[in-house]
Amino acid sequence: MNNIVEMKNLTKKYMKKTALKDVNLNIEKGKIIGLLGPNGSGKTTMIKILMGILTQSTGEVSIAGKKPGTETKSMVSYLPDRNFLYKWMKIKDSIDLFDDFYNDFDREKAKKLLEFMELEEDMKVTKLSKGMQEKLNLTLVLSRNAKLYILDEPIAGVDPVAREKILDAIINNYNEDSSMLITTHLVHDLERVFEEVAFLKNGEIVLNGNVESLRNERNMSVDELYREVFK
Ligand SMILES: Nc1ncnc2c1ncn2[C@@H]1O[C@H](COP(=O)(O)OP(=O)(O)OP(=O)(O)O)[C@@H](O)[C@H]1O
Repeated sequence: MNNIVEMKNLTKKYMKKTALKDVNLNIEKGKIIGLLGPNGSGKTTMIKILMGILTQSTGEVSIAGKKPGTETKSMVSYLPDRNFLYKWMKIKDSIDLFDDFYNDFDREKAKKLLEFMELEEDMKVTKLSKGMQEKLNLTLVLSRNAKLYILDEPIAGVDPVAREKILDAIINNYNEDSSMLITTHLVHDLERVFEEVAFLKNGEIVLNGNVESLRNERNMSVDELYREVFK
């Protein structure tokens, strides 16, 4: 199967509010897609449906051919937009936690990523700066051999140097047998990572396509395109 994620006429309503409306979106194996949209456009709702935390109102969604649920949870590696580690932990404890919890966790990969990120196993999680925390979170998430990686605002609040390091880690450690969905408001910074983008506006996909073709067709960067669509 070529698509890891398939969404067909996906709609989600919270009471009267329609958060996702008739979304048709596929993510092919080996692709990194940027899910872009302003506050309240429906990004978190889509992620929660993919994670099996929320159920859609109508339409269909599958991950590697399966409906989101117990089976797909083990295939999805998720980076939340806030820190999720316990205060008492050292970096090595967080590695142990992930290793215990996920069968697909690759300790060797985690070790290499820590080195790349210039993080040491004995550092306490609470003593890490925001950028270092983000690097650790990303190390944990990328060290799993998942089918789908979901990164929610991976570089928010991180300085430009750390940002570049994080982006390099994403590109270099990306597994071609999987797909990756990244949400961000920092379109300009993440542009080089995306192969595809989907623009979400008021719950609807208003633009979706290959970044290279979009750039050539419209003669502008994704960032410029984003500003034009959402101005
Ligand atoms: N539990 C809920 N009950 C009612 N409305 C909700 C609920 N969760 C989200 N919404 C609404 O659904 C819409 C989409 O919200 P969502 O959180 O998916 O947007 P988002 O794109 O992730 O925003 P942000 O960038 O601010 O995180 C918004 O209008 C929001 O107010």
